[in-house]
Amino acid sequence: MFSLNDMKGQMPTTASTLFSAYASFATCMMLLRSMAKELIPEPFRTYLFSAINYLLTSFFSTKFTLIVDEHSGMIRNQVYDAADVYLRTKICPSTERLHVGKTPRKKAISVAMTKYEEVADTFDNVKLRWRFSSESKKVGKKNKNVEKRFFELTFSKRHKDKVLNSYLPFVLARAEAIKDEQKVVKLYTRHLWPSSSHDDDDDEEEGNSYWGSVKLEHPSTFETMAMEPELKRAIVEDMDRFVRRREFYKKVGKAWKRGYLLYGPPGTGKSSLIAAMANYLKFNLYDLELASIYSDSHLRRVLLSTTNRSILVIEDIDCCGVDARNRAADSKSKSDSEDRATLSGLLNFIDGLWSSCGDERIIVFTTNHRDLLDPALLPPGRMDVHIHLSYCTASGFRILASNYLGIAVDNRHRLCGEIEGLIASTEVTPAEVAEELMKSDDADFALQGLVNLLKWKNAVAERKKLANQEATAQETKKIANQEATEQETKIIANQEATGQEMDNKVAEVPFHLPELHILMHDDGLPSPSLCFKIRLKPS
Ligand SMILES: Nc1ncnc2c1ncn2[C@@H]1O[C@H](COP(=O)(O)OP(=O)(O)OP(=O)(O)O)[C@@H](O)[C@H]1O
Repeated sequence: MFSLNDMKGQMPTTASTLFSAYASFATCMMLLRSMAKELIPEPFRTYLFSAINYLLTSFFSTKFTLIVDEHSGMIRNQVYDAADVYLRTKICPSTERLHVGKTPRKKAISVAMTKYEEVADTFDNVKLRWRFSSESKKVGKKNKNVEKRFFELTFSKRHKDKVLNSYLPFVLARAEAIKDEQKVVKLYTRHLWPSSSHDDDDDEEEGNSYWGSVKLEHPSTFETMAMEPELKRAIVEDMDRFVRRREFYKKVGKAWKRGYLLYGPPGTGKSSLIAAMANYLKFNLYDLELASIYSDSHLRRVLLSTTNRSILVIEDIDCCGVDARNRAADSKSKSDSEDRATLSGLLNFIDGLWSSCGDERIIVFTTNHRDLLDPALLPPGRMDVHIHLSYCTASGFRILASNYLGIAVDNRHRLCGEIEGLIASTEVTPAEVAEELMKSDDADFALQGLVNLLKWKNAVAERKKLANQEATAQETKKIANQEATEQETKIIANQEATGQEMDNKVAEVPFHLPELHILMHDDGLPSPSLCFKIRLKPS
């Protein structure tokens, strides 16, 4: 047992021993250091010291740090995105600096962590510390500065398994739930650097352009869509089946994606239906203009930088700059495919890489002319569902009348019957009907305007039909006349040819033949059958 008195006696001795031990250790280290400096070449020495440093710190440290990069290769890192969403809810009053922002279309002010800012969290009695950081590095031939953003997650070494197996999955799930709660659907489009709109922290970088996002504020829903109720129901059921079939897709070894081809005349609601789908599923929209993509590899990079649970939209596929008809030419002309994105590049991507590296993806193509598309686009597996959006029907009108004028189906306006009758025989798009209904809040006035429009359209269509009929009749007459003229010309040509032939058939009649008779008609003309030349040959 120790007593304080014992210690009192020993203290100076222990302190001096410790001091002399430290002094000799320090001298040794200095000696070793100067020897190393003399004997070991510089690059090797730096490597050696950093290795020793690493061994000492990892041996004595009780902390463990995970680095969560923004990108995993070329794809966005889901853990990073989840942490970004999750940590916004964890920012505490002690935080000293924050990024705040608001764009005109955003309702609320958004906050985000600034560089080197830290956020503390606790999970199942494990204390964790998140730190946001970034470093810039130069890439490409032009040495462009690219900002590499990442989170550092630090915690006690002994909780490594718990953090990896329980905490991070919890963060991922929580972020999904937060996103669903916030119900913000975003519309992403390609922006060129530099862009003033690059203030949204969800923007994603990609080469000389990036996906810039705004909140999708398209009010279209399945309730507001003027479509046949059966068609609506079929689309909603198809999407519901798709999103709940994660396990099914895994089981059958198919990529979890679905393709929709929307086709129909302009103004029939193709874009509105896409917005309704995004609002229903709460999926972000990526609006891709293929004409802005300069090669297949660029297309691949752009598509890889889209996220899961999203809808990729390519509108007017028949006239968007890709060769939608001539697939064979794609492979033949390499220089072509280097200059711009090709249809085959897009299809290969849908079938291959993009399918296998993304989950819950929907791709929507729209076209006004389905017949102009390469048949390769159409088989199931590529475009699973073809949706025809056509002219307004009576049931479509009822939905629009309810949306725009508040006319309930069971409390019909006196003009509704007439309108429905006219609509059945008129090619009028929902867009045209909607525009007419928007002209006034007064139902009488707006519906009368629609009646007038439908009557006018009918009259124009009737006139066009008559003009067409007339044109067809004239064309038929012209063709008949042409045929008759051709026939006549042919007959004359034939007759001439026959005359020529006869010309050549010289009848050599002996001059002395007394039996030669020339048949005469009543009119005194010789019979045409005898109209050949008679050359009299002296016998
Ligand atoms: N089926 C519909 N239901 C409700 N509103 C519609 C419908 N179709 C068109 N509209 C209205 O008309 C406007 C234009 O329609 P939209 O852009 O969706 O048509 P589109 O078929 O995509 O046309 P385009 O081929 O020219 O892109 C919409 O903003 C919407 O107000």
